[in-house]
This record gives sequence, C-alpha cells and structure tokens, in this order.
Amino acid sequence: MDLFGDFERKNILPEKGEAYYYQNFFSPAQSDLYLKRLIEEISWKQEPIWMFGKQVMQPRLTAFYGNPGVNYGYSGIQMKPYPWNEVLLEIKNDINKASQTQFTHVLLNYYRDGQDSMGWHRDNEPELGLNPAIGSVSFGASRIFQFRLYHDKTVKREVLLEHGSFLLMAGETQHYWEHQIPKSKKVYGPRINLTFRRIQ
Ligand SMILES: O=C(O)CCC(=O)C(=O)O
Ligand SMILES: [Fe+2]
Repeated sequence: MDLFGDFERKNILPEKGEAYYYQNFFSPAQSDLYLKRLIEEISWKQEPIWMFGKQVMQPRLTAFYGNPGVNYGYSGIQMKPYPWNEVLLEIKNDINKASQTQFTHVLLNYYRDGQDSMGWHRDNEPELGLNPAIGSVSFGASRIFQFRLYHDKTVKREVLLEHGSFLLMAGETQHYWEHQIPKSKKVYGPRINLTFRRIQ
C-alpha cells in the first residue's frame, strides 16, 4: 500500500494491532470547508444508549450513513443508515483510495466541545468481521485519542487527532486494544469525526 506517497507510515501501537496516523491528509482549506459542510449537511441527533441496564444520552451527537440494506447496532441501539450524500461520497472516495478498502458505511460523531466524549470501547461488532480496517477522519478541534490494551489496561498509547487528519486502524487492533476520546477542559471548539467501516 503506497498510495500515501510521502506520508511517513509508522505504527502507533507497539504490538497486537496497527494504527497509522496521517497528519494533513486533507489540506487546511479543504478541511475548513468539510467541517462547515458536515455541520450543515448531516442529520445530527443525540441518541440514547443502554449502559448497565439504564438508558442514558450519549455525550455527543451522532449519525450513520451508508449503503442500504444492513443495519448496525452497538450498545443496545440499532441504526438504519441514511443514504450517502455528496459531501460524504467525496470524503469516502479519498479514504477508500488511501486505504485500499471499499468502505460501506460511516459512523459520524459531533463533539460540540470538550465536555463531549466517547468512552473506552472496541469496534468489534461481528458485522465488521475479523480484523476490520477502520478509517477515521477528523475535522475541527484537535482531540486526544487514547488506546489501552484490553487485557492489561496499564499499557497505553495516545495520538492527537488534528484538523484534516486520517487515522487508519487495522490488523488485530479491535481485538486487543480499546480506544476512547476523553473529555477535556482545554477544548472549546467543535470537532467532527467520521469512522468509515465495512459492514458485511
Ligand atoms: O471520535 C473519534 O475519534 C473516535 C470515534 C470512535 O471511536 C467510533 O466512532 O467508534
Ligand atoms: Fe471506535
């Protein structure tokens, strides 16, 4: 896979998985436009999920888009995808090329400020198959993305996900590593993240 050309390809994870970070995958000007369009052109909602037998609101807005026909579920909710729109198809095109994967769906997260977050989890739903590639694009405020080993939670790695960046997770990552976006008192601006997935 050499489509990244001059990007330096270094695995953030020391073992049991792969995570490659590409800063400035999209130019700053292009990223500013995408941020604005995504805020306006996506059907954002705050959805409840089930946690420890209780229904709680997710601490962020979400949306789910992709090919018709399959639904996707996590944390006790089922989601039916909205059909691809123009802005998402543009981004998907670039991400497919770069990761040499035909992604079928995208899950979007809108962190309104530093108080919005996503807790520790693995993207290991059976519909994703074994060792899925997950392509994660970020626009807006930079946020820290943390990894920890599932079987030894003291082993951690982190990366700052910046405006216009692309993080590709692959190999056994979703089996052995959890990830999260912690809350931050130092972040005021909004951030949008898109995780492209292949659902069979
Ligand atoms: O916002 C992020 O960078 C992480 C999103 C994520 O982990 C997910 O949607 O599964
Ligand atoms: Fe995730």
